[in-house]
Amino acid sequence: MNFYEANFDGLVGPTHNYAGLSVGNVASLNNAKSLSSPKQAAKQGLQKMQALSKLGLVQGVLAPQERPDVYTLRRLGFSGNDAQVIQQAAKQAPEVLRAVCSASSMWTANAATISPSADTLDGKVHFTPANLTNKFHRSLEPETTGRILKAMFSDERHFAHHSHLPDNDHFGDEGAANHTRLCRGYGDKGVELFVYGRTAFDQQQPAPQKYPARHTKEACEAVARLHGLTDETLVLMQQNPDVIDQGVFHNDVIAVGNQNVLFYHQQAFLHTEQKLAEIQRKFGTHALHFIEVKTSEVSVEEAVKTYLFNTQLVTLANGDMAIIAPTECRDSATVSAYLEQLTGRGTPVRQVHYMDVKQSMQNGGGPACLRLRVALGEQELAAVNPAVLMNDALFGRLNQWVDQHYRDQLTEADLADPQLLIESRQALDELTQILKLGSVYQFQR
Ligand SMILES: NCCC[C@H](NC(=O)CCC(=O)O)C(=O)O
Repeated sequence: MNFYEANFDGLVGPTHNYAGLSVGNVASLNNAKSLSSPKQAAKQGLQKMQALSKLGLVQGVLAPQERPDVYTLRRLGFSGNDAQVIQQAAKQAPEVLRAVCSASSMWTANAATISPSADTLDGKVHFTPANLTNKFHRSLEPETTGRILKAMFSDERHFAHHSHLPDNDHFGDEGAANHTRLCRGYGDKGVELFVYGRTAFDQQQPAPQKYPARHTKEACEAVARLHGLTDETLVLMQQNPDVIDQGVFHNDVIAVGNQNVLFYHQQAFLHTEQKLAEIQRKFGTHALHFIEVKTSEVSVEEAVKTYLFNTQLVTLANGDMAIIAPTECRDSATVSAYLEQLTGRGTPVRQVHYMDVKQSMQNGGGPACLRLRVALGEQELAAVNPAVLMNDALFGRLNQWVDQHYRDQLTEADLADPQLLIESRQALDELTQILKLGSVYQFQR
């Protein structure tokens, strides 16, 4: 049987904007209130999906969410019809309106944690949407995420869906941005690395001082339990709190893994040596490549600026691995030189492809943030809703859909325009037909 690792990228929603919502995420704060282009953002994302599909990879699309989230505004006491709710919020609580307008569901690495069937006790692919409790604007995502995932992976013979963890900082869960799977072939039992920023029930454990640790050890343990992972398929690691304080708000800003390669910065983890030994032991005797980037080669600051580690590490049909990097890496002399020499070092990493995802990068989301990985066997892939899988026809159709519905530019003032909600709902209603998702949005129910 053939096995694949499919990437499901978040389609950028019509309200993509820069609101400076993510304390601890340097790019989000630096670009707060800049002019955004939802149309360009969505098209950059589609280009990346198409490019990966052309490289021979299985590529899917994850639909965006309904924004502004007027249901949350109503829960917060704004009333009247939708237009009145939005206008009251714009006047009385502009910061709340900005948060409920965020198109942050585009970063689907944070949508959920997935364990492939080779790793789980019941032999099903397990999905747990991330609760994203640490950021208000992101905590609005998990319910709809769960509905969309169920509409894409509906076959209960293959797919098991869990509710997101309790909505509290003790179980703060950021999904696959803090989860990496190492394996031989995608269909072999793997080792799943869960990376956390702090231990919620033990304040004595190390934790960052300046910026929040969004993800807790307790959340990692809960997801591993839900997915039926045994101790032999699981490694829990703590992110180095010092790098969180330098803007590494998710582990995928400082490390990325694929099959038998773990590519990470020297300062990424706590107790690195001991943890790498545990990974090797659980991985078995098969060759495992730990590619460590030293601080002297690339500083943490440069890694955060260029997103060297927020790259996708993918396996091509001939077995070579390619790094899918943002153009910011090419524009840095240090990082591009590093990547150039890396491909000639005799590791499985042999190619680098640069992609322009600047609209997303300016909010702190690189190529890896934009995708959710799901390793699937042939039969499981055949059970995925085929309408969400990328091909030339879908690429053309979605570009046309973006052209028809998206604005070229969006400013903070535009978020108060009730017409934006009407436009977004029209766009999403049509999208659910294109992607054959059924009624996943609240306005359709
Ligand atoms: N994995 C990348 C996630 C980036 C995301 N940025 C944001 O939500 C910024 C939104 C804004 O500031 O408008 C975050 O920090 O969770």
